[in-house]
Amino acid sequence: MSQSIFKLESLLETHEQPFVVIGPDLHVLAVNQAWETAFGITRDQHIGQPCCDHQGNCRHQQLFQSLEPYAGMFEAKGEDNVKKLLNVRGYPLLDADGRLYLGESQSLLHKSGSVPQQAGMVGNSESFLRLKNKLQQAAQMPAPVLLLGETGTGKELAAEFIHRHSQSAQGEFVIADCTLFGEDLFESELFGHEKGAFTGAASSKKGLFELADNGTLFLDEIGELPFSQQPKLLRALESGQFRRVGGTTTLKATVRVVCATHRNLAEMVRQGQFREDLFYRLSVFPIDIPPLRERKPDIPLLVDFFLQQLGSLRGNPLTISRAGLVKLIQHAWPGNIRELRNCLQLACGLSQGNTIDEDSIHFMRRVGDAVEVPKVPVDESLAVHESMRSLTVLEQYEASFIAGLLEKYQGNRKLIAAEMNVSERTLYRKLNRLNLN
Ligand SMILES: Nc1ncnc2c1ncn2[C@@H]1O[C@H](COP(=O)(O)OP(=O)(O)OP(=O)(O)O)[C@@H](O)[C@H]1O
Repeated sequence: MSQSIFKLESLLETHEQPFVVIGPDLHVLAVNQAWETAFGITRDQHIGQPCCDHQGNCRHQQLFQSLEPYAGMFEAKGEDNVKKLLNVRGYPLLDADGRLYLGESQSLLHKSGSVPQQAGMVGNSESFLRLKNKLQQAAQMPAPVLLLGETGTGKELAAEFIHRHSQSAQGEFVIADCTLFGEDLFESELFGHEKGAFTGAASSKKGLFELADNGTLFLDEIGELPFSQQPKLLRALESGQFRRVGGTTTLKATVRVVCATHRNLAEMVRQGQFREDLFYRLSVFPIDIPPLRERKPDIPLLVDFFLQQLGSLRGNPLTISRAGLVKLIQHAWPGNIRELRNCLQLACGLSQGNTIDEDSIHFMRRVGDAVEVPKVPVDESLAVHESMRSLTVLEQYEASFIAGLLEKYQGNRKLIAAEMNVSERTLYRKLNRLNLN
């Protein structure tokens, strides 16, 4: 295994989603701690194993041939040998010597109601307590909830909180990431499909709507849902009825809906980018999640919480110096709680002893803060650009990959979208999300 993979492994630990790195021989080279937790398998057991059950005739092999990133939903087995449904995104990774690897982010699509909540919501500021109160009220009502807030403020955690305090708590909490639904994928992923409905539909499959029956469907990044697909969602929400693609039977599901977005949906409605009827349907109970800079009294508690988690991973308790804590409180946290957690993770890696001092604390700059569009050649994708650090690791890879294409094609979106095998519209959304516009 090359040195670069070791460097990559420590980078992976800053990634909150399960992440796996696969080599060109289609065997697993590295996984992060989030992956071990999600699947209940240790890295020692998994490294060196085949990439998946279909090794050699699979998405991984295809990526090594085409070098094209992919996204979609796939199954994988956990330690209990039970199949789990995953949202995956795969990317080509090149190390400094030009060796090719595959990085795949894998988020579990649903969490069973019987599984205890992994992490509670921490905070005691006035605005946090007001938020918690609103979430509790929302949980008691069947009305759809719209969570509005900047990236990293805890919208997903808030959605899970609503689910666990609602009458649907014993049902599934199903996450539908709308950034993954292109025009083609939406219907079959949300409503399922019958065997033979389209090329590649080898067997029938339940959609996310059906999986969430008697539970909660969390529609994350609802602002990214393609306009053409919005009436289909509206219809299903209004009637609770839907049909699988290629199916003739009308099915019914009782689904509690929570949506989230960092976009200004009302403004999108005004600009004709989001349907007004769907907007009103989804935003019956809108809740603003305040950014971390507006709830600074929560910082010491959050720091304690994350240090406890990091300390138990390292096997010894961690503390922070007073000057270190002051430095954290004074920062503006554009990436919110996610940025705070990543910052502490890096500080913990840089600290010699068990106390984090101010010198080990480094703040990340976002792409949006940089004056220039980052021009990172693809072959330097492991050397993360300074201005990209508060994106997730996965987003950094994606941003550096697309930045390489922007340079190659001098910003011509048609050519870039063609090379990435995505629509120009999808490319546009990605450029916005990664602040590459
Ligand atoms: N109140 C909180 N207490 C503890 N951890 C939190 C809290 N809020 C958020 N986090 C943690 O911060 C990280 C980001 O949270 P989350 O993914 O819910 O944010 P988000 O608003 O959905 O982000 P995005 O819009 O980018 O998807 C997660 O690791 C989450 O566990």
